[in-house]
Amino acid sequence: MTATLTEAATSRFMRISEGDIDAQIHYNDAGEGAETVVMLHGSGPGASGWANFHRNVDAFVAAGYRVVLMDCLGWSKSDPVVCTGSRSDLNARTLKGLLDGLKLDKVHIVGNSMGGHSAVAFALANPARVGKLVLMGGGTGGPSQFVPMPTEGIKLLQGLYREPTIENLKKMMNVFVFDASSLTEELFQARLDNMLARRDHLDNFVKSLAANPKQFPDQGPRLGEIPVPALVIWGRDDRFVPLDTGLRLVWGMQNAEMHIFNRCGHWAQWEHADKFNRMVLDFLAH
Ligand SMILES: O=C(O)/C=C/C(=O)/C=C/C=C(\O)C(=O)O
Repeated sequence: MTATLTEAATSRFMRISEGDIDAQIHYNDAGEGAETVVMLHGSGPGASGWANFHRNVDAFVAAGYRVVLMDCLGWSKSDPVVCTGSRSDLNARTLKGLLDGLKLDKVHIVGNSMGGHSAVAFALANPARVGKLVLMGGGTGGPSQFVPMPTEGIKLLQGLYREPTIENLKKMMNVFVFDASSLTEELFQARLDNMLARRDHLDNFVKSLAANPKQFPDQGPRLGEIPVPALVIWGRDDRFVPLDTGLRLVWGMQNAEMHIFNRCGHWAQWEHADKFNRMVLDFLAH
């Protein structure tokens, strides 16, 4: 599908006040459907809703959904934050503030990596406000049964936060996706520009990790409280958040199913965008 929407045309800001949060949030808002899909990005340096989901927004809008991409506190054009507690809960509270401001009572949530952790935290805190959940490469922190933690990808991600250079960015992105030849110089440059535009976000992430290395706690013991239909999507070759985390989600939630992409790393919605879009739209519609 040819992309028609642009980041600039869908860019919005909102001041939110939610519990201990009083901050300006950036988000992208596209489409006018009766049902809304919120997409939550991952925690890499330079990530944003648009960077994570630019291959998906058009398909969802064309299918009749309103799509809201929230940039979490500490990323992109949203306000800075040092997070000393659960970042999953912080993002969930931020999302509640944004949805209240937009007067959206109930939404579907698509979460990538940290976005998946945050979607689960939101569903636990606000059960009546979630329609369906789609979780890719995330949903809970906690140990893997098979892979040493932190994983090689997460170590590279943290190294990039500490030393934000093009060399470290390429090292991280090379294990981020299955087929590194799909990454263009243009994509590397856009990501580097995003990162370096907000050095405060990079410094704050490092400070947050020093204050609390477990930014994404294990939500495993509470997964059984989530009754809504959930589609868990993983890359077989994910070197950031291992596949068995996805299996834990399927075992834990009441109504979850899983799809595993062959030849896919940590970015299923980008690496297999067309099939991802068709599969998620079908899941949301039935
Ligand atoms: O540590 C975790 O469990 C989560 C890691 C991430 O959220 C990594 C995400 C990276 C991206 O999605 C990105 O676009 O950089």
